[in-house]
Amino acid sequence: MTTPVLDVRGLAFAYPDGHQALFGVDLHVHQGERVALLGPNGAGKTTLVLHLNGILGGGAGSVHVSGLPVEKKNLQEVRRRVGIVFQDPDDQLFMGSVRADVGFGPANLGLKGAELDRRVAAALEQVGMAEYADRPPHHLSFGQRRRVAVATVLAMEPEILVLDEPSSNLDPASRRELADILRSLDVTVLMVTHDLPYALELCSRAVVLSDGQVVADAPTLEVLTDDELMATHRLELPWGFDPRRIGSLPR
Ligand SMILES: Nc1ncnc2c1ncn2[C@@H]1O[C@H](COP(=O)(O)OP(=O)(O)OP(=O)(O)O)[C@@H](O)[C@H]1O
Repeated sequence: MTTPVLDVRGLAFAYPDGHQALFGVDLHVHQGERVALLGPNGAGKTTLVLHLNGILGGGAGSVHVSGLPVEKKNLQEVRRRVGIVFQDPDDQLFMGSVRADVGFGPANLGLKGAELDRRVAAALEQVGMAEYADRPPHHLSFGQRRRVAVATVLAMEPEILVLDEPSSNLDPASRRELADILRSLDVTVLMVTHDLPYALELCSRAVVLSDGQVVADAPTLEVLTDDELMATHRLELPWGFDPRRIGSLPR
């Protein structure tokens, strides 16, 4: 098999106050996969994600991105390869225009002129926001800002797109439109979510983290229909939602 785009081995981490958040996590994601990272509040999902581009580090185990170890000397390249879209788009948008925000990362990599313009235009096109390029981000709706936040990451042409709660605070139409966008992208995706129908709709595989450990790694439909696993790890489907009904639809 090919080298995983994301290869996490034996990752353990305690915060400075001594709280052990991860206990030997293994996670392998291959090119083109869309994987959901599920788990109850406090499971360690954010802690794991923050290790993927070196925001957190220093614990035991390793993280490699397309073979490159996540460590201090590689951080610039790691952060190009791993694009994280945080839950709050306002953490990612701080320039005066959408164009400037989307171009910020590539410009920092030294791109300019036609190549920079091409990156920005392509990323905005991918998220359906091309016509908003000259608007100030703070004049956009929350759903539009989330799409621009995705574009800021896509403009870096990452190898893996990591999304933290991508469907949170979106109305049903925006939620569906973002799903269509994510499906249309030719990029490997790791999606942290409590929105289990969204995970089923978009990700063929789900990894469940609980108390800092991987407790399941299986097809999403299999995870969502394992009643004992779901109950043990506080995973609940919306009332009346039957995963078997949509579980076999093409993704
Ligand atoms: N800065 C910190 N210092 C100490 N402990 C922390 C810190 N940040 C998180 N933790 C603890 O680490 C554990 C894992 O937290 P984390 O935020 O990774 O969980 P999560 O799965 O992302 O949760 P949620 O679904 O609520 O976002 C929790 O017990 C949390 O209280």
